[in-house]
Amino acid sequence: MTDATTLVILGAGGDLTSRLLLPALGQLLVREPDRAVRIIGADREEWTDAELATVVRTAFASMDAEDAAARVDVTYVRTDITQTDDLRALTAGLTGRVALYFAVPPSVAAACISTLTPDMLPAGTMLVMEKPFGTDEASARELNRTLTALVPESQVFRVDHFLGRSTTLNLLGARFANRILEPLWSAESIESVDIIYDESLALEGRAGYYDRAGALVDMIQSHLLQVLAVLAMDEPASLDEVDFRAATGAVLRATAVWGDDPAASSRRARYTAGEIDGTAKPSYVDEPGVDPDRHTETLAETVFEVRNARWAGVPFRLRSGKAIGTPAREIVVHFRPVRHVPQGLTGSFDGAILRFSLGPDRMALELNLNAAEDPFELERATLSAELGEGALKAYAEVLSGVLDGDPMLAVRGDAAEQCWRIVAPILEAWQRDEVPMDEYVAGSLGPEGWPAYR
Ligand SMILES: O=P(O)(O)OC[C@H]1O[C@@H](O)[C@H](O)[C@@H](O)[C@@H]1O
Repeated sequence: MTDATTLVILGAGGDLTSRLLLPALGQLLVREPDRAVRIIGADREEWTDAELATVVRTAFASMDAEDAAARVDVTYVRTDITQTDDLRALTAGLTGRVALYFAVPPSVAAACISTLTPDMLPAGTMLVMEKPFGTDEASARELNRTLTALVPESQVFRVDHFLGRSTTLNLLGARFANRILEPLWSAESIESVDIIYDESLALEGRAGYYDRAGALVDMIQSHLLQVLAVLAMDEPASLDEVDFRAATGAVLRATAVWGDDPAASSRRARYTAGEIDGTAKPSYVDEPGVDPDRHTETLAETVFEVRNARWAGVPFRLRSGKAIGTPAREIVVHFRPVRHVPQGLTGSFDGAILRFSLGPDRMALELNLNAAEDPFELERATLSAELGEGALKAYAEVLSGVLDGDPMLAVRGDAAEQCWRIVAPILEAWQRDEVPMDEYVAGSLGPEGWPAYR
């Protein structure tokens, strides 16, 4: 057994804890039988240790991890995490490796961190923050200031589970361990890149959060920009937190809206009533809890440029939408066509396309190859590999870093600020109504007239 990490879950009674955090922990403990974890749950309910233990067991069972639940010591402490005395009582006596996981809404997390003082936190305590991290660049900076007044940056974990996705991590090996890819990985050979994460899921009862966020902030500002950073980064000297995060951070610093023209480089749309997988969906504006005056988009598309010598001139299209039928979830790298083809060859000369499916992992390379019939006639052929699901789900991968005290897969403070800086011109243009709010039928591929991706 390794030394136990104490995971203090602030918001232990909440949805995030039972739906994401505990199942991820269960999966991790099954994969790593030697890992030792102690849970201290904190929330406002009057629960007993046994009641929290039941929540843990149920969540673990959803990952076939019932046996692992027996290895976890569970304690519950009734706590108002915005009150100094309660926080003192909760943190008194904590020793060893401690992670404080904020599984609470951002406003409660902010109230808690401004109530905490360094003397309440044992040396080495990690603070684990969920998205959304702030609401704009200035608020993210302020949050960073408060957090790093409590612990050093290397102990702050800003969770973005897309960094733990096996597809994102597979980009590293694919790029840096294959001489046929990395030397071509620049504007010299690559024409454009699409990072698409459409979902058939609609609102799923999350209006309280989603109606204020929208697709741009919910997915592009956070997850898809992180994927872009991994795809576009220079080779880091190592995959430790310093080198890896310096490399991804440098990409984000160089990223801006294409042509500095947010109105021309973004689209937004909202779904109307339709049907997904045989189930009727109401219009977004008729979903319970939605404020129709908010103009929240459920599909966003943006084009960015990474302004450095490697990438200048290559459009990176990022798109994410809800209630999309047969949704695409992939990274698509479009290579340039060759400059010249010898006379005598006919058929397809389009540039190669490399696709990374975002779970289950699959890589596919479309090339121009000889047609079986005629050796001088080229047609498209696809070489593909199924890469499976990855050993750990994305959340479990990220959590494993937290429990090890390794922030490599956590978003660094300045990167979180950059992500807000990058999308700000688009949010402002949308606020000024410079971009129309298009509509698409729930269950369709998106608004008519938008480019097709498949
Ligand atoms: O498909 P995954 O891994 O659940 O990630 C997508 C989800 O990521 C979350 O962060 C978003 O808030 C959700 O709206 C989205 O559905």
